[in-house]
Amino acid sequence: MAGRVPLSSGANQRRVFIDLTDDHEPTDYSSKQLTQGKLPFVTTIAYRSPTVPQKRNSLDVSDDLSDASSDAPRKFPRRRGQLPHLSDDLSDTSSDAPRKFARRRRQLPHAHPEPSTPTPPPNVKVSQEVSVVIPSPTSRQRRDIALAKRKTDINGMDDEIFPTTKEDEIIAKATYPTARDRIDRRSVLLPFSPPSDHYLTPKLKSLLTELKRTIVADVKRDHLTKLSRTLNKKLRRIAGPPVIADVDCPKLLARLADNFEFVNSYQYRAGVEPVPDESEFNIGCACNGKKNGCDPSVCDCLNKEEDSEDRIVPYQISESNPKLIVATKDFLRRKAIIYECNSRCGCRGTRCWNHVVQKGRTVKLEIFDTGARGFGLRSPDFLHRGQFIDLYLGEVITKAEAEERENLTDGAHTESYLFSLDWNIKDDEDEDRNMKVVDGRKFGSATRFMNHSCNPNCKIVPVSTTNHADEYLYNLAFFANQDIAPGTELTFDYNQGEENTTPARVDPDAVPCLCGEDNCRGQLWPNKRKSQGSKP
Ligand SMILES: C[S@@+](CC[C@H](N)C(=O)[O-])C[C@H]1O[C@@H](n2cnc3c(N)ncnc32)[C@H](O)[C@@H]1O
Repeated sequence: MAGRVPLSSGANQRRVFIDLTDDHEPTDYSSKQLTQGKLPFVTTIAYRSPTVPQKRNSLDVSDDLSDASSDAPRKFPRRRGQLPHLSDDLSDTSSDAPRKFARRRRQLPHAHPEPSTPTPPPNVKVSQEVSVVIPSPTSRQRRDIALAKRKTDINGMDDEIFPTTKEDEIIAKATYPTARDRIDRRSVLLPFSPPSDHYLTPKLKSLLTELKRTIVADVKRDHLTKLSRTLNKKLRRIAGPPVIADVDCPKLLARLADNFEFVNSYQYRAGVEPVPDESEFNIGCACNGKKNGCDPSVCDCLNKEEDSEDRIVPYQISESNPKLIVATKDFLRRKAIIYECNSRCGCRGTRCWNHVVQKGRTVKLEIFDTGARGFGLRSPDFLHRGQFIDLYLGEVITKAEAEERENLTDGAHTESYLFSLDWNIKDDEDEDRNMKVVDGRKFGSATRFMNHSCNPNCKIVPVSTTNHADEYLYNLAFFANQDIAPGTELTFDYNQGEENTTPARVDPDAVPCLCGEDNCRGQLWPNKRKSQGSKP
């Protein structure tokens, strides 16, 4: 900063012009004197317009000022918007001087208004007029000035607009605070509490209670409706006559609707590869296919008696319903497998009486809640003795896999849905290598809900239907062991085919049997074994 002084104009009155724009050489007023206010008197301060050329030599200024007191033409005509030295205006002693000054200020919107008209100290005799020109602030200085002004304003008038100094810091830095730790909004509990009883009239209280009851009932009903809808959708996927679930309890409904799928055929899992139906190993009988199908006395599909060439005939026309082919009374007492005729047989076609199981289920079924024994199965239809009911289906897995799955539920008395295909198993080695197991836990048919009884009304029979090629892979078919009235629970013996199933003493670790029959053995399986065999 430099000051430029003086230009005297007469004995009683001196005019001083101070230029702080760095454009001139310093003179006898030092910047210190200026900043310390040691000048005799300062009348005006104005910012220089940015349009003023950065460099002007001292001669120009003095000329300009000296011109002000005379009418001599200006050497340098002013540019548009250029700041005139205010001394020009002040030196103008004519009567319209204030008007001219006002005009100048309007032309200079950036001029700082306050310092331009300081009041002279009262005791100082005006002997000098001083003009000060200082450089226009840079944009950075302008921002600093604005900030400084704001800070003072925080306690004053602009408090509403700039309420905190933090805000100013943000503006100055042009940054925002870094994000705080993320909050999982789902875990934030809403600060909601029901209105206190204290404020409620008895009438309002009872209204609220009623409303709550209605809402709870509605929610429950909605939930039930959804569960039933899901379950019914699953049930509708079952082929054949309807299978329904007569279950109201939401908990039980959820158990039925979740984690279980109804299937219409075996689901083969790793390590189990069925022989294709088209395989050359899949053979049939050489019957001629007379009007009613195979001749039972010669059909090669039928098993022979152990001690003769006589065929074991599994089916006959029902005595109580001539339209129905049923398993014979004699066959149901036997331990035997059924080989039904298939597409490779000479009889060629379903007119043959030896097509029963492969035609599928013909009876309606109903899953219901038995209470202590969990779900059970019944039919709303009358079932004739020997009538085929349904297949036991599920995932077909290896013995090793079955053992792993069984171990997972070991210790807990959870339900077991494992069924061994052990009809043709010769010894332990054969069992380890070839035996398959059907697991109906996650995928299955309605028969996976059939409970055990020590006095059962159904029997499970191994049946080879359309494919005789794989002796280790066959169907598990349930037949009515007697005439069964509609709505009677369908049961079978989980230890069917086992010797000495009546224990001398009930194993305390075994799953207790709750069949309630007079001949109840007290336990479902001998200890540790949780799967059914399929030997009739
Ligand atoms: C194949 S499931 C039968 C359906 C089963 N009740 C359910 O709710 O899914 C076999 C399981 O039913 C139960 N169960 C079957 N018969 C039973 C009986 N007579 N006494 C006690 N529990 C029985 C046992 O828990 C057994 O592991």
